[in-house]
Amino acid sequence: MMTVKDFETAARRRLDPVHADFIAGGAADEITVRANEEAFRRLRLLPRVLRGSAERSLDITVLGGRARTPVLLSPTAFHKLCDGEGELATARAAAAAGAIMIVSMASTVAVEDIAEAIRGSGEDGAPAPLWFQLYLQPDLDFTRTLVRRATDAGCGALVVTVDSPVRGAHERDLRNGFLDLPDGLRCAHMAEPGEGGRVRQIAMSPEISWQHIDWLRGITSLPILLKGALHPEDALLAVRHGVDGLLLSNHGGRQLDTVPATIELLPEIHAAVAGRIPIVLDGGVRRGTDVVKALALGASAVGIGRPVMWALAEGGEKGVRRLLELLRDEVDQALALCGATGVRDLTPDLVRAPVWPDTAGYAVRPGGAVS
Ligand SMILES: Cc1cc2nc3c(=O)[nH]c(=O)nc-3n(C[C@H](O)[C@H](O)[C@H](O)COP(=O)(O)O)c2cc1C
Ligand SMILES: CCCCC(=O)C(=O)O
Repeated sequence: MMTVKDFETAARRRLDPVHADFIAGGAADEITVRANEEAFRRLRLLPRVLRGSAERSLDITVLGGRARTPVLLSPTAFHKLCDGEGELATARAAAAAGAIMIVSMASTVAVEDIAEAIRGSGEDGAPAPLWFQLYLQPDLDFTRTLVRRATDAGCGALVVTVDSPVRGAHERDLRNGFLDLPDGLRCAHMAEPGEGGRVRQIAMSPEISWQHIDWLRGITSLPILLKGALHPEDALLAVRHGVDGLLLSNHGGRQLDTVPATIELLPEIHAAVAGRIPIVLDGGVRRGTDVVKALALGASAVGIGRPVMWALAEGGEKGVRRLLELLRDEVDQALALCGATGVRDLTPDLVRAPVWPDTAGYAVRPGGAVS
């Protein structure tokens, strides 16, 4: 396994085709799924020379959480579709790499068990933080219980997904009849206590509003990241509502189809928040050069979604370890070739964007933001 692409190919061979489609698929025509990757490919890096160093630091600190890599694991549902150990395997691999893992609310292992699996496993005894992803439920008492569970398990931040007032049109799943988890698997956080207890459905609730963010702000002192706000006005509202960070994400193209690639939105969102809160970006990150482009354009870290599922399907914990290692190596090499001593040296002038609509030519101007 030399590249993320290798994992994608291997996973497709190993997985039930219905599950492979669930992972790879997106909403409707999957225009945004493709746009995420294509937008990275269109950007060009313009390196500096004669100013590098023998050792490069990939360490980051974001929202008080320290990590040994700027690549974090975005929340993805149902890891047991890919590996018998599910999220336990993923978490061990993330901890070994010093990578932040965001546990999905739709995880097939409970956050308490995930936290337990990595306790004391980091190099310095403290693994990189776990964060917890939340779909705010109209049942606020239930939501409060989940927040308490994540907090008690030691999660370092809450990631609130706000791009899902309803579910995206996953047409592959509809055609395949993939509407439920296979027998024996369940969303661990949605099960009532006790054997054979009722398992709630995760509600996608169009009535969720900024008031709910205020409510959440009032019941927790954990940092809150908003995941899925794309409009610069919403980024500003997030700051005003006391949100601590943004996860700039279009859900990997799984919610509203035809929204822009996240990397294309980053300069605008970065300008809107003006350094007041950190921005993590996900969507289409497949290469170390993608990571470097996002960091140069203002992201504090980047998330990967599908690649983790593919690596888990290919080789369980070992697969995810290998995935994180190869991305780390690619980032490190790209840093060296850009003349950077660490992620802090990455600045917007290292990125060149095509001049739209003339995609044949590339503008040579500083800080070539995507226009
Ligand atoms: C199979 C799958 C399941 C996902 N589950 C969740 C989820 O439970 N919660 C959430 O906020 N986002 C979820 N996402 C979106 C990811 O967090 C992330 O935004 C996206 O996968 C990033 O794009 P990438 O797959 O191109 O890296 C899921 C994505 C995939 C592919
Ligand atoms: C209720 C599960 C949501 C999973 C998800 O967010 C996705 O498949 O994109």
